[in-house]
This record gives sequence, structure tokens and C-alpha cells, in this order.
Amino acid sequence: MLASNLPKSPFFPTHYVPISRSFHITCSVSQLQTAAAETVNGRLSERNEIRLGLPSKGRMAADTLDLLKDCQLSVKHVNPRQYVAQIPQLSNLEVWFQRPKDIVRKLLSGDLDLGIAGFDTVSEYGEGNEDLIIIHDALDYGDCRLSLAIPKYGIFENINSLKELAQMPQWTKEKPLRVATGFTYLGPKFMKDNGLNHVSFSTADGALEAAPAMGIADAILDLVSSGTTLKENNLKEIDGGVVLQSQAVLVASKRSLIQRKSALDTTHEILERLEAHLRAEGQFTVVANMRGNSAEEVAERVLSQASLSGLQGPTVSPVFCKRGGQIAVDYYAIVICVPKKALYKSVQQLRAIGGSGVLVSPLTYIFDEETPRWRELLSTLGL
Ligand SMILES: Nc1ncnc2c1ncn2[C@@H]1O[C@H](COP(=O)(O)OP(=O)(O)OP(=O)(O)O)[C@@H](O)[C@H]1O
Ligand SMILES: O=P(O)(O)OC[C@H]1O[C@H](OP(=O)(O)OP(=O)(O)O)[C@H](O)[C@@H]1O
Ligand SMILES: [Mg+2]
Repeated sequence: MLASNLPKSPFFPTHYVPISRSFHITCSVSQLQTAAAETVNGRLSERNEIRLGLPSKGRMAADTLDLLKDCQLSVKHVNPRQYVAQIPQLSNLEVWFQRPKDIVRKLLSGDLDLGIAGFDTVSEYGEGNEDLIIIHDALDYGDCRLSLAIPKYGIFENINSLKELAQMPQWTKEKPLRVATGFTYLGPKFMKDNGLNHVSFSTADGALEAAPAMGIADAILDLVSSGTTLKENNLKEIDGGVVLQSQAVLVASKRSLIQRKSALDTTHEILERLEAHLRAEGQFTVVANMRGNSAEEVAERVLSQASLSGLQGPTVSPVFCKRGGQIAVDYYAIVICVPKKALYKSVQQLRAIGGSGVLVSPLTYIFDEETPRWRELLSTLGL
């Protein structure tokens, strides 16, 4: 990260330099960030609207808007260069589009109340600050891991674990293991936690995978998703080298939730809608007809099959038909929810117990009585 890329803020001094030149300066920037948060600590700026930060660009942006749309929380955003928008369903909420790292910084400074960003970004820029609380930890996109990678060739050919890397005689105080990373908080912390003492760091804004071949670094610590970029650059991950697994998360400032009127109600509604949609996304509704003597007997047959128990057991309803002028019940309709992954197995099991005319449709929402994540949030807030 270069000084010219930093936001123009009194909290980011212009003398900030890449960590390849001086690592301790990163620490003083983070201290200043904390100081920025503390200046408003206990006395949040006066505004009535709740502010939600969403990624303004990059790979998280479109998926975030799609997720909210699927939760019936479409963002009304007319112009991509306009950084403020609304979600008509949430009247006292303002959406602010920001870079993911700035979402985290602004949650800490009290300028945002809620945000969506990758867990990696929250961990890196949040620096373990206790004001940040993850409200939903699995929004189901932006999956990747922060992982250490080394060349497949040369002195690393037979090195396959972090332990082996640490034990290599090459690394000394004078000649440390050189790691290129954009994660200047998590990187050093991970190395220290794992007992690697002779390590130095350099940073760049992207294409870190080129650093070992260019002779700039021995190893890199970067996000990996499919692994293609590593493979194409002759690099490999090692056992014990994963710093964290990441996906998009909903994060909030604890102070905001406690102090801002209606922040908690808005959060509850967003969380309920997210949960209902995400729970439903992995499931199908399956309807089938089944011959039987009674609803109980049909239910018993269905419950004898492991894949067919549904959310709270099957719904069984009589199918009425007219036979010889009389109303009769020969069939029962059963309705169950099955995980998408188990669909075919479930259909096979339904057939095996006499199911016919199997209809499968997608589920839009599953609203449970109360979400465990909401209970967890209230207990974290001491409410
Ligand atoms: N290869 C990947 N696959 C899936 N998700 C990824 C991948 N790389 C990054 N991500 C997720 O997307 C987030 C944002 O990545 P993005 O490329 O938009 O921004 P960036 O490059 O980190 O920031 P900048 O705006 O400085 O370029 C990451 O923090 C991570 O959570
Ligand atoms: O494992 P893969 O699926 O190959 O993905 C990993 C790559 O994706 C990210 O880079 P990005 O595409 O955001 O480019 P950048 O390095 O310029 O940020 C990350 O920094 C890796 O380079
Ligand atoms: Mg990127």
C-alpha cells in the first residue's frame, strides 16, 4: 500500500511507507486508527439514521447486492458513482458504498454502524478490536482462505509444512525468511504465534504471486480460492499454513448497537431476512403422493427413511377423490424440505416407500421461531 492510496484523513499521516522499508510504522498507523475510534468512544456522533457499509467495487460488490436483493432488501442505487443509497424496506437506514477495508475502519471510528465485508478484511483491519462483532459469519459468498505459499522448486522442493519451513537452517536474524503480503497485521501475528522468529515482510497491492520468481520474496501470504494463481506461478500451500478461512460476513460496531436508537431493531430485521434466505437456499420443497390407510401410517413410513424427516417431520394431508358417488381417501400428499445435496437420494427413498408424482420446487425463505445468531448477539451485547 502506497501513501498516495491512503484516504485523506487526519488519522493517516502522509509519511506512511510500505512495510518493506519499515514495519514499525504500520504499528503507529494502527495506533492512530485506534485513537480515531477513541475520540468518539462513548459519545457517538449525533445522527438518527443507521449506516450500513457495502463494498463499492471489487469482487464482493455485485454478490452483496444480489444477496440483499434475494432477501427482499434491494438497494436503490441509481448511479454507480453515487456513494450513498437507500433500502426502501428499511426506512431509517442509509447505505454507504466503501472499499471493504474502509468499511472496517469506519465501523471502528463510529462513522458506520453495520457493514458487509470479507472475514479476512474484518480480521486484518479490525486488528482484534472488541468493538467489532460478527453478526452473521457465513453469508455464503467470497469464499477464500488466507494461506502461506512457497515455491515448488529449489530449496523448498521438499518443504511441505510450516514446521519444516520454520526448521530450515537458511533463516537467520541477518537473513530472515522474506514474506510478501498485503496482510501486514495478520501476517506478522501468524508467524509470531507459530514461533517463526526470523521473518521479514514486504507488501504490494496485488499480483503477489510474482514476488518469489522475481527474487523479491521467499514466500507469500495471500488469499487463495481455486488455487489457480498459485499453480500458474509454481507455488504451493503447506500444511499448517492457513491463517484463516474467509467468506462474506455481516459485522457491526458494538457501541452503535448499544447506543444508537433503533440500530438493534434494524439489525434484527436484516439478520432475520438473511437467515431466512440463506437457510432456504440450501433446501428444496418436495411434494409427493403416497397410497396409505391413514395419515399416521404414511407418516411412519416417511419417518423410517433418514433423508425424509424434513424440518419438523413431514406434513401429511389426505387427497380426496370421488369413488362410486362417495368421497374416499386412497392417497396422502406429503410435503417435506430436503437439503439440495440430498435431493436425488430423497427421491429414491420416497419411491422406495411408495411415493409417486414427486414435485420439487425451490424454497425462498425459512423463518424459524428465533434465530440462534440473534440470541448470540443479544448475549454478546449483555442484553
Ligand atoms: N480469489 C478470491 N476468491 C474469492 N473471494 C476472494 C478472492 N480474493 C479475494 N476475495 C474476497 O474478496 C475480498 C475483496 O477482494 P477485492 O479484490 O475486491 O479487493 P482487494 O483487491 O482486496 O482490494 P482493493 O480494492 O485494494 O483492490 C477479499 O477481501 C476477500 O474477502
Ligand atoms: O486461488 P485463485 O482462485 O487463483 O484466487 C487467488 C487470487 O485472487 C486474488 O487476487 P485478485 O484476483 O483479487 O487480484 P489482485 O491480486 O490484483 O488483488 C488473490 O489476491 C489471489 O491473487
Ligand atoms: Mg483484488
